[in-house]
Amino acid sequence: MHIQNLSLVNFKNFEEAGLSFSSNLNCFIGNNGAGKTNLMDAIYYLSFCKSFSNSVDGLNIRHDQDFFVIQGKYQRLEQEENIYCGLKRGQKKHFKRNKKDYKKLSEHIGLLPLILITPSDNDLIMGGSDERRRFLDSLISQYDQLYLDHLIRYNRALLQRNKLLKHFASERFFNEESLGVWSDQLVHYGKLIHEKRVEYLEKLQPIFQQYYELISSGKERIEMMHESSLYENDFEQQLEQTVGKDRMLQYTSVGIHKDDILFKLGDYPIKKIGSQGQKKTYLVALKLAQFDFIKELAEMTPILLLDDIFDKLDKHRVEQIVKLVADDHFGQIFITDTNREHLDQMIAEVDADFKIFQVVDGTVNEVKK
Ligand SMILES: Nc1ncnc2c1ncn2[C@@H]1O[C@H](COP(=O)(O)OP(=O)(O)OP(=O)(O)O)[C@@H](O)[C@H]1O
Repeated sequence: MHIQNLSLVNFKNFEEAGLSFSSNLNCFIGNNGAGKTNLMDAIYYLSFCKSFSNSVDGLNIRHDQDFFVIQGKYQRLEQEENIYCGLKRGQKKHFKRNKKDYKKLSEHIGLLPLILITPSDNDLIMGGSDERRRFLDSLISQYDQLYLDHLIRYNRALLQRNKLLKHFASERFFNEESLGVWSDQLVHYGKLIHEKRVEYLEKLQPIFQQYYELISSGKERIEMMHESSLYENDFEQQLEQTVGKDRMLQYTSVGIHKDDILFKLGDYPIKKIGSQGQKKTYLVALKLAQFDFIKELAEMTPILLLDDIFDKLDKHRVEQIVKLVADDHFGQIFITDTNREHLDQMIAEVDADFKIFQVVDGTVNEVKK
């Protein structure tokens, strides 16, 4: 699966752009702030119906303009797919597949699998546990609709239980039975979600370790540990034991909504002791593991976007990544960099078709080979 053409009107700092891509390697080079990441974002938009850098859709419209349009022509399972995304200021965005409007944007997610590696992924390591739960939940729910359904039901029950705890506190009253209705739902869906998280993390771990070993040449030992109170005790009993505490706190203090993934380097959390390059390696390995995962589940090779990937990595690790992604295992790749050095090295490794695009202040042109 790959994108053949991309056209933009008024998207971020691009007034107009029309690009035709290689089905293998595509490189965007240019100075800071030129618009390289914005081009990646446009491709991301066509897969996920949203920007990865800006959750407010309107901010992606070029300043002082009223609308943006992103269009992409794809080759997918031997078929051509034309994807259109248009947004007028103050209105709902329109998403079309082959000129037909989607009823719900969620119907589109998964059609064009894509993995992005970007500097802001660092939040996955340095941010709160919600970042890591979101990573795992989106990984599982992309191809497991039932998991997503259980997650929605769990969160709904959690919201209701917390509301009830607040209500009890404000009314100075307590009814065990009505709280039990929501606790039962938490237990039912929580156990199902826990089983899936365990299963998927077990599958992800060896792939992740293999990638890390390859990039770091086996110099470091790494591990992901799922932290959940559900390993310690029966969930139902835990909820019973914490009723007093929950009443005082006015929220539910145990459950899968408190899960975390401990990212370890040797025996210690990488968050605390890892260097910037080690953290970057960790993230790249994690995302490449996600790539393999989605490739298998979707039975299609996802597009890989590598934004600013070489920053903070030493020469050796850059070389290892270059060798890795040059492999046939990966399909269409987009890469950004401020200089050509890494890209020339990559091109020398890749025995395949490539295109280089020069990005200058919101304009982009293919560099003739
Ligand atoms: N809605 C918008 N309208 C106009 N310009 C915008 C809009 N949103 C972002 N920009 C501009 O886009 C530019 C940033 O582009 P981008 O993040 O793609 O740069 P880059 O080439 O990836 O740079 P770096 O090498 O620093 O990562 C900034 O100059 C920013 O002001």
